Amino acid sequence: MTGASLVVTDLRVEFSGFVAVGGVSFDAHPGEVRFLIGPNGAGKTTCIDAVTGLTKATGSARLGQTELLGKQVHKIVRRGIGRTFQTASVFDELTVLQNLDIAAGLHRRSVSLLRARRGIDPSIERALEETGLTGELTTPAGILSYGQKQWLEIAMLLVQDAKVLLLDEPVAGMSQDERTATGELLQRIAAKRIVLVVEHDMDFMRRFATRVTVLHQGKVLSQGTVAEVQADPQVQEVYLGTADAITEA
Ligand SMILES: Nc1ncnc2c1ncn2[C@@H]1O[C@H](COP(=O)(O)OP(=O)(O)OP(=O)(O)O)[C@@H](O)[C@H]1O
Repeated sequence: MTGASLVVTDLRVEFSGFVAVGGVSFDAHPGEVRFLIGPNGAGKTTCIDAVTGLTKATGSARLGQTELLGKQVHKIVRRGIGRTFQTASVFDELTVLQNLDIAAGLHRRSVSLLRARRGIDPSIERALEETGLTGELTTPAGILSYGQKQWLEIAMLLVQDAKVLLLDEPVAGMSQDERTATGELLQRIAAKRIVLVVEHDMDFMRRFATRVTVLHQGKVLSQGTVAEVQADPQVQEVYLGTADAITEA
């Protein structure tokens, strides 16, 4: 395992006196597919919003030696922290390649962007291969399948050389095959990067998580391997009676 880890310590977020995240700590290392799960309103997205600078927070979120809290959103992006949202945010009317070119442009000057347009940038080629989108280069993003749109978003983060990928419900709305392909993609990506997945889909979590943090009402309820959190009576209690019961086969 190489590279810096993401270490979140005592993270707190309040909205007009309402404590959405009340002292959450967890870490994520390159080489693992880390999951953040919990019932609706548990504070999962707010944690990601805080780490990416979209929401004010106290505590600490460090990537290696660098404190992220308090930095502006674009500076956090430049540090290599990338995220996706619950709804894919690609340019529907542009092709897959055009979307990736725009993503790559974030880190390049206009001259090198012009040069890159004469051929496909190697970073884009690698991202296309990694996400299985090589055959869709000229396809308008708007007509991609739901799964392919999510993969395009991930490819855009890879092109930007994100070292940390924070993915908010990446498999919501996907077919079973797309879920499996996405899980395998995340495992490949995680070999060299930090991948943190916020997810409701328990089956997906069980298949692909290396470690899990369970949030409930803004606090950490349980942390550990899939087997450890599944065996935790507190976790079972929170999920008991829901369609997503954590111990379901
Ligand atoms: N901007 C905001 N202003 C006020 N309250 C907010 C805001 N954003 C989130 N909240 C509240 O904070 C709590 C945590 O929300 P959050 O979206 O982080 O939960 P979540 O675990 O991601 O839930 P879900 O799985 O439903 O997306 C919820 O009670 C939510 O209503």
